[in-house]
Amino acid sequence: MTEGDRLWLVLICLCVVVAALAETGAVLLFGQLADNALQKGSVSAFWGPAAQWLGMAVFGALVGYAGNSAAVWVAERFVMRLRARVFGHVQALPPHFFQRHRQGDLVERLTGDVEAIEQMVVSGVVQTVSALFSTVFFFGAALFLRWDLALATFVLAPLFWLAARQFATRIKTAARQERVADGAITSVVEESLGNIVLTQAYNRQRDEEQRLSTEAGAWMRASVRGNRLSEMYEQLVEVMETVCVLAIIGLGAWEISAGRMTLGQLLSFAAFLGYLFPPIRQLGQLGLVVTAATAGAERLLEILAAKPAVTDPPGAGRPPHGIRGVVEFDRVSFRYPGPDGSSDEAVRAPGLDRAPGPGPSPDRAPYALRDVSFTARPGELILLTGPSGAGKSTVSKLLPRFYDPAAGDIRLDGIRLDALPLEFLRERVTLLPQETLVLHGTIRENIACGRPGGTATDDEIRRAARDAAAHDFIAALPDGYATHIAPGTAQLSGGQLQRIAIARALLRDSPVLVLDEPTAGLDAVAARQVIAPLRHLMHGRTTLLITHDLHVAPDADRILVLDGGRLVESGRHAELLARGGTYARLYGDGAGRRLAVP
Ligand SMILES: Nc1ncnc2c1ncn2[C@@H]1O[C@H](COP(=O)(O)OP(=O)(O)OP(=O)(O)O)[C@@H](O)[C@H]1O
Repeated sequence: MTEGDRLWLVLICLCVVVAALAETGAVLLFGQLADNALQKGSVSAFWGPAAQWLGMAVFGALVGYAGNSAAVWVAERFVMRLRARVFGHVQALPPHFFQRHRQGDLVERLTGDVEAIEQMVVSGVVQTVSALFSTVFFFGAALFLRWDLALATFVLAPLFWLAARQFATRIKTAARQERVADGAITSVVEESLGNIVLTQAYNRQRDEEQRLSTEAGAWMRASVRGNRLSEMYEQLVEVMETVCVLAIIGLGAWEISAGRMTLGQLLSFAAFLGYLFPPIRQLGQLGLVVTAATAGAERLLEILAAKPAVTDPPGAGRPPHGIRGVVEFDRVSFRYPGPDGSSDEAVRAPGLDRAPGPGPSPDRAPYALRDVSFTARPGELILLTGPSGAGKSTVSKLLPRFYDPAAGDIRLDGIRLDALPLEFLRERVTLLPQETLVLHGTIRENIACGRPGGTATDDEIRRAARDAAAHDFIAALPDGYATHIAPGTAQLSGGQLQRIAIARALLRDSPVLVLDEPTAGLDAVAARQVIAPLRHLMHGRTTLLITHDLHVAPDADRILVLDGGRLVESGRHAELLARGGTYARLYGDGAGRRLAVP
């Protein structure tokens, strides 16, 4: 909370206090009016207190309006910042976090759960302060009028608190279940829409409906339970209020008959009670709103508790100029964080676990890389291949520092990656990931985002698209570079999207390039269309090409073969073929020969 926020809160409290005081004054005037004008039947005695009452009411209304408006503004701003903070945190979380959390549930946490908190903050802050002061003032005024009657009434007050307490835990459980079910429903809908082709092709419509209906059933049960509990609480409070009012009227009637109280006093007193109940009820209900919001807050806190796998080095000095792009893997071992999200400390804090010891450990994920060492120099094309699950993509995740190795070092121009500012490193290492990443926007924007800060000119964008062999098909589109594309867009083929991604990478102009299966899922012709511009992209850079498609292998300066996380072979194409090992087997298995058809 900033200094400015605190000032605003003080101002809001001041407004709320003044508004509550004005209301208290108005009720006291009501008693005077009843005794002087109503009981005596005097119209002339009416105008004075009536004008004062009206003045007080208008003043209270204006101050109350100002206070409430300011409070809503402060509260909404708080919620906006909260959402931005959680969203910002999510952006820095490692890839496995997103694989282990259903996307729909994360969406729900950032929307529905934030909304629950919003309700609490917006109504909570103003209402609590207002209810608190109103209770104090009204009770003070009631004490002033008749302290004995006021105390008699307040003996019953703890009953309200007791009732709220009784209900809070159960309502919280129901609220949490509802929030979880909300997340599950969003997930099912999102997954189902994303897989619509699979659903229709395999006639899975009914299974999908069943999945939704199961989650919707859980949501309905939780929602009905929550609402039933709230309603029960409301009704109970109403009955308790009636008991209080009846008790006061009974006591009042007795006091008036004994001549110890005027009718005006009794009316004022009853009015105070009428005014007193809503804030007391609000205070009780606030507990319930807070309870519901806590369920949302806990879910947000779960996200905030997830730690980024890597952080910027503390006090990193000025990054060096002119990175050439020498990449060194020095006895690198790595394993992904365990299934419960519990991370190898070494994964978070690089350099702690210097002893490799990559032996199997029953409660941790197996090592995805073990003792891998190699060096790649500028101008070199290094091809990384191996059977599925060998650890190839893992290498591509370590270079831009999505994770740090558990043991060993990765260096860029001799500097450990964890000693370089993250943003600086990622500007120097361009990753073309396995899945083609498309942003919601025009083709121009999709290419332009390759350049940090989006500073690319139209000419540069076109040149990059030309070099990526994408210009011709883009120009042929009715809207050309202004064509809107989005994730899952059907307008462009896989190969065309891949070439847009290559244009984006070209624009980045970084010394190190990591290409993860750039031709996956493409036929030989489309693959060639992608590879040709890639050669252009590779020129003069350090290029790590991860692929099963071995038809570029003869051009590679070196081929690294991974198997079971270990580097089992390294050398040129002809050398490795002659050796007759894993590489020769992979090449002979057909991938290389099939795709090498000229
Ligand atoms: N997020 C993850 N969490 C846990 N284990 C993972 C994760 N990603 C990959 N792995 C495991 O790490 C090992 C290496 O995976 P990697 O994706 O690097 O293999 P790959 O050689 O690229 O395979 P492919 O050729 O099939 O893409 C595999 O055993 C895989 O199951």
